Amino acid sequence: MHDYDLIVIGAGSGNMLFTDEMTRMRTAIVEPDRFGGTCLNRGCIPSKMLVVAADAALAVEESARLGVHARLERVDWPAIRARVFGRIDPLHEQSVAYRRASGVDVFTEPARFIGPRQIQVGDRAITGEQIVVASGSRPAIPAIPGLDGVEFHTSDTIMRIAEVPRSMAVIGGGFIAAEMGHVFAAFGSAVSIVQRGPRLLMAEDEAVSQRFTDQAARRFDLHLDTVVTSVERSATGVAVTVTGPAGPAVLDVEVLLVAAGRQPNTDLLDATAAGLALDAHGHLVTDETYRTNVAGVWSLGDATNHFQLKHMANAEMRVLTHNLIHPEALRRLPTGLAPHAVFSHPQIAGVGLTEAQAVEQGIDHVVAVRPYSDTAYGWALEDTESFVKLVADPTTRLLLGAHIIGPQAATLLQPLLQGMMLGLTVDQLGREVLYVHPALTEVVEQALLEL
Ligand SMILES: Cc1cc2nc3c(=O)[nH]c(=O)nc-3n(C[C@H](O)[C@H](O)[C@H](O)COP(=O)(O)OP(=O)(O)OC[C@H]3O[C@@H](n4cnc5c(N)ncnc54)[C@H](O)[C@@H]3O)c2cc1C
Ligand SMILES: NC(=O)c1ccc[n+]([C@@H]2O[C@H](COP(=O)([O-])OP(=O)(O)OC[C@H]3O[C@@H](n4cnc5c(N)ncnc54)[C@H](O)[C@@H]3O)[C@@H](O)[C@H]2O)c1
Repeated sequence: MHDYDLIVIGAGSGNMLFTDEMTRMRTAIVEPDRFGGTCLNRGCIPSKMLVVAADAALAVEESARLGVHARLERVDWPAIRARVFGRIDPLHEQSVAYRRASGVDVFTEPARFIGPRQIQVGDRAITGEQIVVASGSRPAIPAIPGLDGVEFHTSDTIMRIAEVPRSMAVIGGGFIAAEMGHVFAAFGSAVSIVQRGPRLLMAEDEAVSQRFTDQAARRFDLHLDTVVTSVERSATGVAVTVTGPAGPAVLDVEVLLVAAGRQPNTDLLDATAAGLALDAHGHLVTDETYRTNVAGVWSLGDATNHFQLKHMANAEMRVLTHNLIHPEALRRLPTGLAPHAVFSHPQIAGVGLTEAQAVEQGIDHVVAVRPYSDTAYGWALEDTESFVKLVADPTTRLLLGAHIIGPQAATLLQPLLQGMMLGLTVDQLGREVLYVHPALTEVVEQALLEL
């Protein structure tokens, strides 16, 4: 007899697994940190709350092109920070109290496996009929000489910083560099970004990545094809020595932000003690129903997938909730499509194949690119740089990929994503659907009609 019917390790997306159907089950959740996990406490939510404030600050500067002349008077960082975390921080205690009240045992020390369905939590060894590993991921820290001797930030800490620094260097050119670079530049920091590749956001369609990089070069001190060779303390804060096409250089900044990807927390779990299979990056290997190779052990979210996106973790959580209670009728996620959005300035959103991937994979395809400036709302915005790019199969007329850079990109992606997930052709999406005039969605309609 196991101690519990269900043990969940990690109270990020894992905390949402419990349903009314489980009230008769003996359940426990293990979370040594704050309930809500990365997304709520140090990820999606605080970062987007900051991005909205940054967008507002930038809009003041950018409104001159519309004939509105305004000046940014002051950015009240303590007030912005208090607004964000004043809303988020109380939720931890409330969530713990709610779980306990609903009959779930809450353990507040880290879990580690000591057997296939057995974990050690503090001085207790407990067993579960079923165990879900939802232990997420943490910032990966690259091996850079001197890094352990200086004070540096990751996304875990940068959003709670005491004041907006005069200068900041970011190592990495991905999601976090794009979003946090935007936030701190909008609030007045001089931001340098050091990216080892030739463009920022290299995983995007090349045209999107290039356009973003061109725009970023006007806001940031951009170091492309550049590596950080060492860091050391300086009178300013941190001296970051880099080597790039122009030779070596030193960026002397107040604050260093390391944003070089994330690694799953499975190494802290002693997953091998349970016999759990890990892939080369340390993600737990599961099948499409989120079963691991060990009977009764499941996994979801950043611990197991490479998407590292909250809506994917949420979707997996919904499937897994069903599978835990209905082992006789296991569900899978309905599609392999994983949309994403980067909430920078400009915004980016994408799903499916890039043009380069279609070429590499030898997939017959057609491409349409439509600038925002071809639409009435694009005129209103005085936009000259944003666009929608679609990749489609010329035979089936189905969309293979959609890539957008510009205002409201994440929202504009949604009708395309819906079409892809529901198996609609570009003709159905473009010709059989009405688009409100003169909304920005007309750029989506026009791109579809071009295919
Ligand atoms: C700055 C930032 C911004 C982001 N913005 C977005 C966004 O806009 N949109 C989006 O889709 N995604 C975004 N993400 C990604 C998103 O936050 C993650 O994909 C998501 O939080 C993953 O959820 P999870 O439940 O798998 O893991 P987590 O939310 O990380 O939860 C895992 C939990 O497990 C706990 N844990 C770890 N080890 C143990 C252990 N040994 N025992 C018990 N518990 C343990 C952790 O303390 C944590 O609370 C962002 C991430 C970051 C860092
Ligand atoms: N809007 C969103 O959905 C959102 C926002 C922020 C973060 N996230 C999630 O969090 C993850 C982490 O974000 P991120 O920006 O840290 O990672 P990322 O994977 O987006 O980008 C990592 C960057 O670090 C660089 N890099 C990797 N190793 C390096 C090294 N050793 N030295 C120098 N540079 C190195 C890479 O070239 C890349 O530019 C993202 O992959 C994403 O899944 C999502």
